[in-house]
Amino acid sequence: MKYVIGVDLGTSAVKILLVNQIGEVVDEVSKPYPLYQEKTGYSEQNPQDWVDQTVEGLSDLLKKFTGDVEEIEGISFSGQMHGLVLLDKNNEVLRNAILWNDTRTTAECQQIYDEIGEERLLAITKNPALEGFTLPKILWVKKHEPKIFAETTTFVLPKDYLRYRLTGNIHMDYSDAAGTLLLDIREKTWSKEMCDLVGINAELCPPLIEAYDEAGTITAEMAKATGLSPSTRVFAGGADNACGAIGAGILVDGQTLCSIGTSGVVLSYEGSNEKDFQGKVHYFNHGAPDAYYTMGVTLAAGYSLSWFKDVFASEESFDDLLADIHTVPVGSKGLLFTPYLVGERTPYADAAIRGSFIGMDGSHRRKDFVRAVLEGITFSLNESIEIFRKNGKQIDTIITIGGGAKNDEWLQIQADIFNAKIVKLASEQGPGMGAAMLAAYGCNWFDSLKECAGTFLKEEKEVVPKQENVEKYKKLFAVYQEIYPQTKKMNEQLTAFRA
Ligand SMILES: Nc1ncnc2c1ncn2[C@@H]1O[C@H](COP(=O)(O)OP(=O)(O)O)[C@@H](O)[C@H]1O
Ligand SMILES: O=C(CO)[C@@H](O)[C@H](O)COP(=O)(O)O
Repeated sequence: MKYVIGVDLGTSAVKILLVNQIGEVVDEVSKPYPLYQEKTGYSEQNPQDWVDQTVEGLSDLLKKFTGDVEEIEGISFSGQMHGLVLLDKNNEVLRNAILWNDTRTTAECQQIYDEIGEERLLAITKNPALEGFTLPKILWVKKHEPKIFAETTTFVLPKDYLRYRLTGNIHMDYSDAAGTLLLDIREKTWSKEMCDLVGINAELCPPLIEAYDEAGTITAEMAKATGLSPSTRVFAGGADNACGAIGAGILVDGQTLCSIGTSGVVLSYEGSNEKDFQGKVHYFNHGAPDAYYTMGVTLAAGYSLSWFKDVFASEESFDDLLADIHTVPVGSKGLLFTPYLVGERTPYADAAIRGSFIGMDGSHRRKDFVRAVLEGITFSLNESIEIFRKNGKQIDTIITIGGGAKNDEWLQIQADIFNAKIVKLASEQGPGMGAAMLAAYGCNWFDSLKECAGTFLKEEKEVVPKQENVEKYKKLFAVYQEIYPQTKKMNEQLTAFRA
């Protein structure tokens, strides 16, 4: 039997899948790492933690592997997007990575609009300037940490750094480069115009390759540390959302994905780069050949639930915390939650907004709060679905992946709020599976990713909306949508009191 490995470098943990030639997940390992939130709006990780935990995870996996290590033919990656990793002339990391959910760069986003103009920015990058994207972070370091910036010779994204440490070669793939705000999305080249206008040396940008291109083999040192063979072929891999789409089979027009990881996204396949959503949703290059995708992003989706668990139930598992939410009625007995714990992206690009519980009552118990959190996250994702529907997309089936797909009641909540059939796949690890598929396709096991999806991906269950719940949620969603405009000003006033 032949195998490939998919490594998903997520925000909460690295998840590693060993997948055989018929797409069965033979083994999986997950290794967590910390998130550093030194101040409000800050979110960083240490790139060395990613490397250490991946090496440990691979080593655990390989120790249990009973086959011949040469049978593991390829490995590829899926990575949390946008995170800035700065490297010096020796490719040493210069500071902690500034992550996708770090919102310190509001002034730099304004600088980009001032220097480039919104129209030109959208024409080149097809995206607005958002705090989470990479370019504003580069400009922040240039302004606030000039010594570090002066030492920088290249920048990469999280999974690119991990791949560099495994192979010794530096690259960035198009699907991840699309989230930097420096890529000309149509031409698939670094935009010299963008670099020049904001005063960034274009030579900082690394060489570009396709997500399924070969990027080298495992170095002797890493082969020894992990147990992998030095002849294992390493493929570039892609942005976690592009990989999530591949791993969920979102490979033709009309297909929609919901992914609830630390962030939450609603993503739609696009066969062309010519549509115009006026920057209301992100528009990025796919990991599949000649394809694109659009998506709306909830910054704190799974993060809202893990925040609640950390604060109020740190000793319990997610399964225990969610055990009795089916006993709470739709609407959590009049309790609404908005998941703006770290600001928001879609539909409100607002770094200052924060979350709320509205409608607390003396009769509410902890389980009511838990259900309200799940409903609030799902309402937020429904805002993205509304944007797509208003732009003419027909969404009647949604493939759902990520940690949020593990709970059956949450699947029903998704079906009822989205008013669509929810499909759960055999593995909810879409990004890791997408990375494994990129390696399988790169190794020429299949002629196309679509053919690979036909063999690798299996539906586990379908959940259909319950009409009675759909009607209740429609009314509650209208109330939910009033919370943002009504709490915006209050949150701006509270900014001064945040640590
Ligand atoms: N058993 C579970 N039931 C419901 N949600 C869960 C469960 N386990 C994890 N989650 C949610 O999934 C999130 C992690 O999802 P994951 O896809 O692994 O994220 P990431 O790729 O960002 O690291 C957690 O923040 C949590 O909210
Ligand atoms: O910023 C985005 C997409 O634009 C996030 O979706 C990140 O890519 C992080 O993903 P997860 O860790 O939640 O999977």
